[in-house]
Amino acid sequence: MTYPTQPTASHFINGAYVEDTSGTPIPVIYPATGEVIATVHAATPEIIDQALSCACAAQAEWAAMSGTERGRILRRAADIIRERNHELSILETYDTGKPYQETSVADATSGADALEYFGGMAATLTGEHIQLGEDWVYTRREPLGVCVGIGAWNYPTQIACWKGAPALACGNTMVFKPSETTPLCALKIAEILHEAGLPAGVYNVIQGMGEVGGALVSDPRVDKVSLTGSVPTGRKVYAAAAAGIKHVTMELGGKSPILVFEDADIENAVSGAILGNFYSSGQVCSNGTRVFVHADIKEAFLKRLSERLAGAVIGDPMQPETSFGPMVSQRQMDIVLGYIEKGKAEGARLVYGGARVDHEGFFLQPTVFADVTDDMMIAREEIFGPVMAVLDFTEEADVMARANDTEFGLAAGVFTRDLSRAHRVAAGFEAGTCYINTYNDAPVEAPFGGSKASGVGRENSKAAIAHYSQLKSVYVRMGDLEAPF
Ligand SMILES: NC(=O)c1ccc[n+]([C@@H]2O[C@H](COP(=O)([O-])OP(=O)(O)OC[C@H]3O[C@@H](n4cnc5c(N)ncnc54)[C@H](O)[C@@H]3O)[C@@H](O)[C@H]2O)c1
Ligand SMILES: O=CCc1c[nH]cn1
Repeated sequence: MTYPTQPTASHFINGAYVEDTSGTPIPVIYPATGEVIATVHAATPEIIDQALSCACAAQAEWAAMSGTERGRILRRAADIIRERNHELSILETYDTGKPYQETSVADATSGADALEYFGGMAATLTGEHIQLGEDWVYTRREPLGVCVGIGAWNYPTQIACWKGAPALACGNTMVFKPSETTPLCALKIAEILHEAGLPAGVYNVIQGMGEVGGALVSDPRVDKVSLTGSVPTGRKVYAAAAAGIKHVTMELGGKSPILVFEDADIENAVSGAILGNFYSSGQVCSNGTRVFVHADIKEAFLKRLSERLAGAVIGDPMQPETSFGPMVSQRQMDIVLGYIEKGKAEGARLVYGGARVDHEGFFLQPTVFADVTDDMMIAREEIFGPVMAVLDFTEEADVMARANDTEFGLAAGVFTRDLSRAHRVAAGFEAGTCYINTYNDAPVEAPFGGSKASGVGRENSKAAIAHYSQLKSVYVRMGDLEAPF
């Protein structure tokens, strides 16, 4: 079968596709079949230099445009993305294996939301006036300069837009490096931005593995680095950025808790646990993979969860009825299978799934372990796959301490009908993104990001502006200036 997925070229630089086949070939594999559907080439040092030079050259003129003009271009790109949602969603499905049922509502649309939101905000970015007697200070909100975005493979379109939209709204330029596992979608975003009127060089995409990311992060022309990736990569990128005193946003991994109290609506709690463990086949950073269920309702919860999981439609991601797709790669599938074996060996009770699906491609069953204890590896490490660990509890104070006993702090959720308890628990969570009687919503209007090892900074919302701009204070004296001598 021939797939309509081979991009015009590997990179998009200075408003045009650019190829350099001397870079290492990167095969793009469709996770549902294991077939190679495209090949791109990693950026060579010359390509990296070209992308950064163009981003540098374009920045001053882009920043000099009014916010209204910049915003209009971003909003036009959002409109084009929405018009092309179908084809962009198909491409996202080819890139990641996620079912079209998901990609058609959660990926290009989420990217369009970001471009629309920050496009609308661009004209509102102002400083302030601070009166000091008859003297005064005013502040200017200025761009940082050249930003580097580095993406993970689970949300290639969304990540390209969540980083690009606020960066560009603030007057920065960007060089974006998608994950080598899902290199296709970001190229389309660059193409659409330019079709919408973006000046050449403002948003560039180059391909490559960690070395290309590393070269971008340590380049002195770069002012800001925004990474979405794992904690180990985050440590390296943060350290390299620190050496150059660069601004950072770190959107990293998690092992988030969901607490289900005895008074919870079980149907809603099961929905939350499904959304927080099996959406995108479990490959969502904020997933609530430690589900603490009150001992009084644990068996009822597990029974209903198993019944609901039996309704998952696993198979061809392009079919509209498919609700559960493959893992992104053979490698990720093998990592997750390793954790499933570890869970069995550690003595957790396998309640559902636990094996590969008999299908071509990288399919795993949605998997649930019960009777998991805090010390088990499946309760401590980020698996990044469809493996839910159910743990028991009886006391609120005890479960809060256990929920927070992790290096991660990305997200956390609570299901209860007692609203005082819900807000007390949310306040006590050591996590950046918390949910009450829901899970994994990520609207552009709300700040998204982690605390502790899960990250630095916030994406989306007004909060992102602070991470893509800097304030300059200008002191103004109205009268004569006295000096001691
Ligand atoms: N917090 C969030 O918003 C968020 C969102 C999605 C995914 N994630 C996390 O991402 C991880 C899964 O994605 P992944 O496997 O692609 O992550 P990863 O850390 O392996 O790679 C992320 C990106 O970093 C690049 N990279 C690797 N080494 C680098 C280096 N030394 N310097 C610069 N760049 C380098 C990779 O090429 C890739 O583009 C999970 O931990 C998940 O939780 C977090
Ligand atoms: O993968 C992390 C980002 C995210 C969370 N929900 C939707 N996208």
